[in-house]
Amino acid sequence: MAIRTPDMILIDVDGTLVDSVPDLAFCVDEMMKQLGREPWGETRVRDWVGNGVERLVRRALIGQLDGEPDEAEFEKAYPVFLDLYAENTSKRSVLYPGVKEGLDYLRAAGYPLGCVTNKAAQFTLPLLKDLGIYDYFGIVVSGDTLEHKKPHPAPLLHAAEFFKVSPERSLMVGDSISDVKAARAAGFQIVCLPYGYNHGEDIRIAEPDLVIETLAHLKGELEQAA
Ligand SMILES: O=C(O)COP(=O)(O)O
Ligand SMILES: [Mg+2]
Repeated sequence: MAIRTPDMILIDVDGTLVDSVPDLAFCVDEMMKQLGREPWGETRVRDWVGNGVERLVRRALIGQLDGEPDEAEFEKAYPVFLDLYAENTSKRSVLYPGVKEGLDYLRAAGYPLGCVTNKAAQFTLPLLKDLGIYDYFGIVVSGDTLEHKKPHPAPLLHAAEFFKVSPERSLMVGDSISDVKAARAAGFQIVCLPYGYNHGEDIRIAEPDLVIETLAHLKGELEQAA
């Protein structure tokens, strides 16, 4: 399936631009150890990423995606995680193959670019800066910038308003069901990368408009777009 030429493109962070799970898993496991509990390891933690760090900590405490931990345990654990992640935001995180090339193409082709993530701003900005991609984006909407985060459409609509581009002329690029739902609710087109974090499920199940192998593959699709 093809896409229509957009006037603006928003890109997700975790699982799309950045493989951030090595740092997130390190911090979850250190937190678990400090609480006197067993670490989970990267494979388990990978399926819990995508709804912000608070949700990640809650999931780690109960060892599953859905449900709530004991509130007192969460109150103890959360600040431990925040301190750890502040120290380990980008130590082990890397850009996925094709990201730099894709961003260079999109910038050179003149697309206004924004970043929309569920990661809290205190981590998003240092991560983007440390990995050398902060300057590509005209706006960064983090998980705590607005009242709502993805899958709510508000962060996408906020960025569209910032760029003065209508949602129908806008494209979201992401890796998870939250990106697809937010894009659909906002009236954006949605392209997904298959290598990211979608709670262990193939993103094709969510039926995005298009799945591309790497961000660099967006070039060919945009050049063919109507
Ligand atoms: O869950 C997070 O912290 C961020 O996830 P996202 O960048 O894929 O929105
Ligand atoms: Mg993501």
